[in-house]
Amino acid sequence: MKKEKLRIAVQKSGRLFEDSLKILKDAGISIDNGKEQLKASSGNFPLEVMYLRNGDIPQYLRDGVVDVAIIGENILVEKGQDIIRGEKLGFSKCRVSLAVPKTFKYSGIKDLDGLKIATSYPNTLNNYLEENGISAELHIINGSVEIAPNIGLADAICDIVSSGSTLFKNNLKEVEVMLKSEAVLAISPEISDSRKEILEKLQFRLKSVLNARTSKYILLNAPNDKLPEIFKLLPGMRSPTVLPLAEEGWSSVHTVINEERFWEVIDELKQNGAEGILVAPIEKMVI
Ligand SMILES: Nc1ncnc2c1ncn2[C@@H]1O[C@H](COP(=O)(O)OP(=O)(O)OP(=O)(O)O)[C@@H](O)[C@H]1O
Ligand SMILES: O=P(O)(O)OC[C@H]1O[C@H](OP(=O)(O)OP(=O)(O)O)[C@H](O)[C@@H]1O
Ligand SMILES: [Mg+2]
Repeated sequence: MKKEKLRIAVQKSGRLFEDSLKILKDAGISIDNGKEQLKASSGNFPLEVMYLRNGDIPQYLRDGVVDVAIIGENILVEKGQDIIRGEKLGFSKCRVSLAVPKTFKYSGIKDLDGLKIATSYPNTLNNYLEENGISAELHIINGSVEIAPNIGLADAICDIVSSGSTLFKNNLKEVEVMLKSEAVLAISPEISDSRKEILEKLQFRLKSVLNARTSKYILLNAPNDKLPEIFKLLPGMRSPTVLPLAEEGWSSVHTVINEERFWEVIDELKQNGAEGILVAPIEKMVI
């Protein structure tokens, strides 16, 4: 009998492509062929990769042609409300926002009532406008949305914003954040039970990678009488490991900490006598 494989859709080219393959690679899954082939298999995990357009992926998931996908959350909100949302994957972070020309005296969403708005996200925008009791005329375009106000096509736009530099270059300002998005694992409602088992293995691996990416292994030296204060600042996986140093009255403390938390407590650690602080990356973290 042919061994069953989980079919995963990955964006063929574009902003999600590299990070999607990287997270699979970090999860120990090697993919044999280049993307020229549109379909590739893993040699060490029961996975078949299909390279598709991001915007087409919700339909493939809905039809059960693929079991799972790595896709921008914004696309699921726009055209995949029936698709199951899995783990957030921590990359391709952006927002879907409303923007108006810099010269527009914007005081609130009511100012958009009756105006023309250009967008590639008509469903998301319509829902947002409806929730806010606004009616506007939508111009649906697939790309270069930010140019619309400058060529007289629209009064405002609704599109993806990340650094804001595209808005800036087009003399626009962001006035409302409609949703925040990042790459997510999306799961077909049609997935079979046997493929679900493979999916669970994939999710376990992805979680280990994601935990490791946001955590750091830290080592520091501290005088023994300061250890209780230092432990309070360091919520480790269970509790810190403490080893005596050759120098009497001093210990080496090892623990795992969320990177953001580390930067928050670094000054306090030093004030409490911590010295020789080392921060090391973690490759995988199973919890
Ligand atoms: N400037 C950005 N910064 C961060 N993430 C972004 C940015 N632009 C888009 N994204 C995210 O990456 C996803 C893919 O964007 P990209 O522009 O590569 O493809 P696309 O043109 O929307 O789709 P398709 O694959 O159908 O051509 C978007 O759905 C969004 O989630
Ligand atoms: O705030 P910024 O960092 O400038 O990013 C926002 C821009 O990035 C995306 O376009 P992309 O470059 O993906 O081009 P596309 O429209 O061809 O997909 C998006 O549609 C915005 O235009
Ligand atoms: Mg784009």
